Amino acid sequence: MAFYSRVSGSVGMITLQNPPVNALSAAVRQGIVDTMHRALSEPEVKSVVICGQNGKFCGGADIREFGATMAGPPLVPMVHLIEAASKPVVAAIEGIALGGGLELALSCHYRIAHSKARLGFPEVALGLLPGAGGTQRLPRLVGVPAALDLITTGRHVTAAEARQLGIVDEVTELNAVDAAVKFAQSVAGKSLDARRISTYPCPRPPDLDAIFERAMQQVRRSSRGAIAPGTCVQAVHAAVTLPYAKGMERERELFSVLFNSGQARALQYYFFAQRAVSRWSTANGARWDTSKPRPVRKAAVIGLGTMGRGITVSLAQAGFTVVAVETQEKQLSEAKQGVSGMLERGAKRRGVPLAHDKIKYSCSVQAVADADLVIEAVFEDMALKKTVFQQLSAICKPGALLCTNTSGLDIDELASQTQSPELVVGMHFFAPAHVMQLLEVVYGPRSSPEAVATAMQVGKKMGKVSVAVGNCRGFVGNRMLKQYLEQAFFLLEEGATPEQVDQVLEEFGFAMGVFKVSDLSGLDVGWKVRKADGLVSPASTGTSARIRGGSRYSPLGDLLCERGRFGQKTGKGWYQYDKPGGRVAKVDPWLHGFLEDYRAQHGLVARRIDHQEVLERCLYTLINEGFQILQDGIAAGPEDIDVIYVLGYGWPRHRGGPMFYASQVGLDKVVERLEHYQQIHPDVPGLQPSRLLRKLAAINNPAIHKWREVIQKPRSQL
Ligand SMILES: C[C@H](O)[C@H](C)C(=O)SCCNC(=O)CCNC(=O)[C@H](O)C(C)(C)COP(=O)([O-])OP(=O)([O-])OC[C@H]1O[C@@H](n2cnc3c(N)ncnc32)[C@H](O)[C@@H]1OP(=O)([O-])[O-]
Repeated sequence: MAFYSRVSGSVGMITLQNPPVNALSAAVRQGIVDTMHRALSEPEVKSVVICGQNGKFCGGADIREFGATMAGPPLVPMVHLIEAASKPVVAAIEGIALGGGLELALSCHYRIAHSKARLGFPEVALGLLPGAGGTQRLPRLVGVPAALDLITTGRHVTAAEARQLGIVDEVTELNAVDAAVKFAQSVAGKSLDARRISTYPCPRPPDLDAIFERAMQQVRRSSRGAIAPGTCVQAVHAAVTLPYAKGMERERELFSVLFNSGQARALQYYFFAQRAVSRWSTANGARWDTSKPRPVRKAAVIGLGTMGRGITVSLAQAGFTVVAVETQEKQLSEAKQGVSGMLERGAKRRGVPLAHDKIKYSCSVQAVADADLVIEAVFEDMALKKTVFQQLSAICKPGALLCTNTSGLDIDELASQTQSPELVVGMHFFAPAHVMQLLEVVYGPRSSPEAVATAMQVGKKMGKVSVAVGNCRGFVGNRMLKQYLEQAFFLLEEGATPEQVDQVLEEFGFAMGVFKVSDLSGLDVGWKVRKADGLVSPASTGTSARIRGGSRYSPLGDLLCERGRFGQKTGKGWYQYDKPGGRVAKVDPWLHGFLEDYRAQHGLVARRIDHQEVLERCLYTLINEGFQILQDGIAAGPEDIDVIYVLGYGWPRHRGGPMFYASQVGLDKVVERLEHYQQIHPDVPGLQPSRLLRKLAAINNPAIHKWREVIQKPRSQL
């Protein structure tokens, strides 16, 4: 709702009240309309101030209402009521003015912002566009290029930049509401003709067509199939080419196209999914709201390779005191240089103070004795990690958390090397660790709720989106990836090429296809894991070469590694690069020849494989493993898996995530297609639909937010 009061005798104060971000729910909109009419009707009131409760102006339309039938007064007439007002209306912007919140402010005649406020049009991140006049008013106020930038990127601007752009009239370090009241008194009775933005002519810079052409090219390059950015460009174009009223009609048309699109539903699902994962729970009943984290001031990192350095930087930037340990002198000095460089670049990019003084380097593990939390990031070898955990258990102070950055080894096996297995959890960062937002917090059967809560909180403080997952081979992300990779290899055996498979996945929305990603991360990484799992064998011909444990296996990746083709780092992998470390993938005729020889050797006949088969086999097996993970209780809900895949594996956000995508495709369709391929490939267990998937498909594809009810049923009933 919106609360009305009178201040300083002549100023009507309208306060939005809808915690936590004063979103424009039906009740708030009704409140604004009612209180505006009251302020305009009271003769003593000479001017009006609109502000938000709790130091936040407004977070925009209430996204929770998007799924429901529209109630209450619509937004557009509400902003028109304010702009047309006969008394000056001043927006007092504290905290945030985003989306519909900024549109509300732009309908006011003046805007006063606190210096710490952030303003912006993030609708594009929800698959939408500013639908209450933002695409028509902003270009009139700040010009076309700036409006295109803010609306197509959705980025938040500081109050200082908003002042510079002309969005706000004043920025104050003091209380913005008090400043707005004083300002409102100072403009009472003044003409408002020049303050109604919708009446402004829209600037037409000479190179207008070039500006829009560039903007459209830019969004096509960066949107990877998302439709909202391009539609935003069209809406701003209407502001330049049409009179305001016609432009508003065009904005409304384009808005409803987006609002009813699957992409908007996927992005809004993802908005809430990324917030839901912070309300974590574990398979043995520990929960976010009943588990108290331990205080962590001093952290330590053991092993300063690529991951260790990134983790050290991220901890220091988050304000932790860090002890960084590398037992080899030479590697230690190289690591120091690497970390300093990353800190300097980070400080410059984010305009924050350098955190050099936060880090102490040492060659001795002893140096971590008084750390509250230690993250082991040594070479991905179980024997080596066990030794480190034995050392840490002997050295560290009682109660210190011992964490490992392993990307898939058994957490509980490492915990058994210590005296306090309840204090052992996995903190699986993603490369580069100081950039990637995702953190898998992996709990073992003996990890205590406090240990999980502490790791989750440290992750949040590092600016990570932390997802709590159970201990199993590959955890969630890599376990599902195994199925995806396996199908990609099988498709090559059956006639596809790496570039064909990658093109299908990139058209789906992945930044890079599976084979380009494999070349980037290095084929030898997977090879080492397959060796550790006993999958790599010398036999190169005959059936045994392509069977492991009774199931189909493709040695293609192993054979490339045996030839030293590790990808970008060796200049050759699934593609060729101009030199070792090259980044631009080029189709490699050698690999086509190698695949033909391989098929001939194994009596395989290449066949034409279409787009649909590539997509279904790669994505549906990954999704199926996701259901198996939910069934096993390794992830608590579909949101956990979707956030992991969007933030850690490049799943296109406008597709919501693998589990949301499955709910859009239809679970019965996913089951039917998996069974179709399983009939053709009975020796591929990953094509066997999981019980949970079958169960949900059988009960008419319940909406994704209903899956947890089914998942939480006792396993025997699944
Ligand atoms: C016509 C018009 O043009 C169109 C159509 C629109 O206007 S479309 C809407 C455009 N507006 C947006 O895109 C802004 C979206 N929100 C944010 O970017 C951030 O929330 C934030 C404002 C920068 C605060 O970040 P935070 O980190 O401090 O807290 P939080 O954890 O994120 O959020 C705290 C709690 O508030 C909830 N919440 C935040 N914004 C919300 C919103 N607009 N509607 C409903 N709930 C919202 C959120 O789910 C969480 O709930 P819970 O999990 O606690 O139950």
